[in-house]
Amino acid sequence: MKLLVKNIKELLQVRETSTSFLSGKEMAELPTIKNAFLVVEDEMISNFGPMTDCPESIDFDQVEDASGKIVIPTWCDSHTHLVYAGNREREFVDRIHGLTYEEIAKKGGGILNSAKTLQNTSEEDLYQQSKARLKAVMAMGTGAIEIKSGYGLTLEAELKMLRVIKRLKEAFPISVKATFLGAHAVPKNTDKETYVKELIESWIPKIAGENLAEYIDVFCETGYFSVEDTEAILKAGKAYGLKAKIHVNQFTTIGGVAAGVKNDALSVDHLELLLEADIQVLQNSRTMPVALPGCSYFLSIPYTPARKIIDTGLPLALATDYNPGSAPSGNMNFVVSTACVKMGMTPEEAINAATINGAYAMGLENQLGSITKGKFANFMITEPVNSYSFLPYSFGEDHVDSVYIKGHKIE
Ligand SMILES: N=CN[C@@H](CCC(=O)O)C(=O)O
Ligand SMILES: [Zn+2]
Repeated sequence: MKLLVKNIKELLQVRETSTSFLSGKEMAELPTIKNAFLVVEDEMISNFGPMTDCPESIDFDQVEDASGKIVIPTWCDSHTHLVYAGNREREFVDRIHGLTYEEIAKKGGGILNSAKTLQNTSEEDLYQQSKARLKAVMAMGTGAIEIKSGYGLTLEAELKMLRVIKRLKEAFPISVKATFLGAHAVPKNTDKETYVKELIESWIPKIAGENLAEYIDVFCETGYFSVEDTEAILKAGKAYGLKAKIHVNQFTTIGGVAAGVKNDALSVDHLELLLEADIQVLQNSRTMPVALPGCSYFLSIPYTPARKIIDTGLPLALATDYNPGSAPSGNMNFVVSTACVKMGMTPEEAINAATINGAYAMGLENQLGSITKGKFANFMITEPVNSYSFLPYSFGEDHVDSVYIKGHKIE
């Protein structure tokens, strides 16, 4: 199948050669071509350039006219908990009445509440609920997604979640990466040391053995898992080929960033709090800091200090954290906009963070995240807009007209 998209008002994130990720000042540059064309052959980007070099339409099976519209690589959402059962709007109302996220969790709400619901939900029902969410985020421009387990908290329920992620991966054309997050919370009436031992000795070998995850995650946080627990779990995961992507510095700074970097984490995520020492360990590492502004927005907690991160020369990725407790939205357009409005990122930085850097944060930088020959043809065409800055400017709206995954328009 040969597809030509022509008369594109502006083609964004055009990179001749593939870059792994962008750091510091590089993030301010978003290469584009005005009045451009894009060619897709057999699921891949095979050519692009200015309209003056556009090939003849007659040579193509399908031709799209993108006059007045912008073309962007699809969003790469590198941190989600999209597979979950039910919702937690009661806790949302409790927070409005004054309870904190931590207080709700202490009362048995929070992650344990979602785990209870998920344990009592059939695999088929969980799949249907998750499938609807995945379809919805794809329609908003997400073309690659990482999904975590961690609402099971029994081996059986964790396996159920991971099998649902596997089914989504098989049923949908977008790239889906699975992360095992058994260490999301300590289950009720369980001693933490016993639980961590079980994760290490039994669950990790089983999950890796069945090829149900590529990454391993730990909620490294006061009241959840310590740095010592985190390191032990990451080392066990590594022995089974699971690379680390971890939750750190959401509410307290206990040394999770250093633990992640020390254990070659692909990403350290949240970072609503960030110490000078954390910035220092991230320098000269290959670990991607990931900000989750939807969570800061929803829980009214600090935003990840993006300016500090970028201005010290580090890279930054943006993701949704889509989950029922702290970020019940998988809308990457909102995330990009909020990063501009609340974190002082420029549209160029935010788009880079949500495309190429997001792709890196899930090991997809060679396949996705930029308009580069040989990458998958995952892109979205906007509605007619004046400029790409209009996208984050018009917060709460998305101006995605159509989404193409591997060159095919999704319905
Ligand atoms: N912080 C840990 N996990 C999720 C929220 C979990 C929940 O509240 O259900 C997060 O990334 O924010
Ligand atoms: Zn999360």
